[in-house]
Amino acid sequence: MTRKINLPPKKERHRLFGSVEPGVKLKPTEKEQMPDLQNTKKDFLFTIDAVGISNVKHPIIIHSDLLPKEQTTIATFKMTSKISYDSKGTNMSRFTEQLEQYRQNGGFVLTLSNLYDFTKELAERLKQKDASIEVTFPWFYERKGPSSELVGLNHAEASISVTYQDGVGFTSSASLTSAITTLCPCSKEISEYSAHNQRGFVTMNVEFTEGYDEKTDWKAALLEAAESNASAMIHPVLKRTDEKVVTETAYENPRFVEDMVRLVAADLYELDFVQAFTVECRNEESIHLHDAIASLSYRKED
Ligand SMILES: Nc1nc2c(ncn2[C@@H]2O[C@H](COP(=O)(O)OP(=O)(O)OP(=O)(O)O)[C@@H](O)[C@H]2O)c(=O)[nH]1
Repeated sequence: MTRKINLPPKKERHRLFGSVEPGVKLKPTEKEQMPDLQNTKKDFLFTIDAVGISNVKHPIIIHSDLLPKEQTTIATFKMTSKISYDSKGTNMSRFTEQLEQYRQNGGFVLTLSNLYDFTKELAERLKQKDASIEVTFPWFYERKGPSSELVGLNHAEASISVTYQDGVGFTSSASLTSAITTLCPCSKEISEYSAHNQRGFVTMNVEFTEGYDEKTDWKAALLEAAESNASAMIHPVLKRTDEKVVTETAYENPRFVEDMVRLVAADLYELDFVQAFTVECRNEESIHLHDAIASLSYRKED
């Protein structure tokens, strides 16, 4: 039998569990009368390269060359600036204060030009000479089965970073991690039948050329670089007719991790808006407990 409970009012319940009445409060409650430790000026020995906030979850609006052309997704923000040796601390509330202003002003639309505005404005708001922002988010795109053409949503992990420096200007870079299928060339070569294959992850970091105007969607271009060089692409919906195509395509296009980073590098080399890049491939090996990895970097001549 369940026990009948004589429930006291909520305030009494809180007291029962340890809440006490407020104590005597002597410190100021007016902002103007509160000490402002952060803005203390003294010799604090070292200049700090980056101080700010990270792991801020916030909705953003993104545009894409692939369907859906516009989407709202949840991003993770990191926002920082330098502070000089003679400043005690930054004004942390101003980072999220600015983010909220962008949200209220039609939403945070993730374009390079918006990020340029945001970082410059942030530096001014913080009364610092620089500011940096890094926005990481899952980007969704439609993917059709190769035979049935049935559509589903895939996603890749995307990230974009901008730094503003007073008197210098902006630097910007982006990265994308795309999942792919790789089929082992060695396994195919030596085995009477079949070949082991696995899910691989290609991560591309690119530095944009000066003047890149986002007419080319960097996300779609990087995704194409990873997927078009893989043994096969990853699909959300596959019927039997599709599965046959994907399996045979993988067998016809065997790839080591080394092959992947070199082939993707060749595509990034051909992209006009990319000044420098790194490519990494990590295969979650299906015949091992460990992963196979490879990476390379390249900077184009100006
Ligand atoms: N600088 C600094 N602030 C911190 C840190 N951790 C938390 N904070 C918080 O940052 C908040 C204060 O933000 P500020 O922007 O300096 O607040 P404020 O001085 O009232 O705001 P302004 O009027 O814009 O100058 C407080 O809630 C602090 O507790 C830290 O490690 N460093």
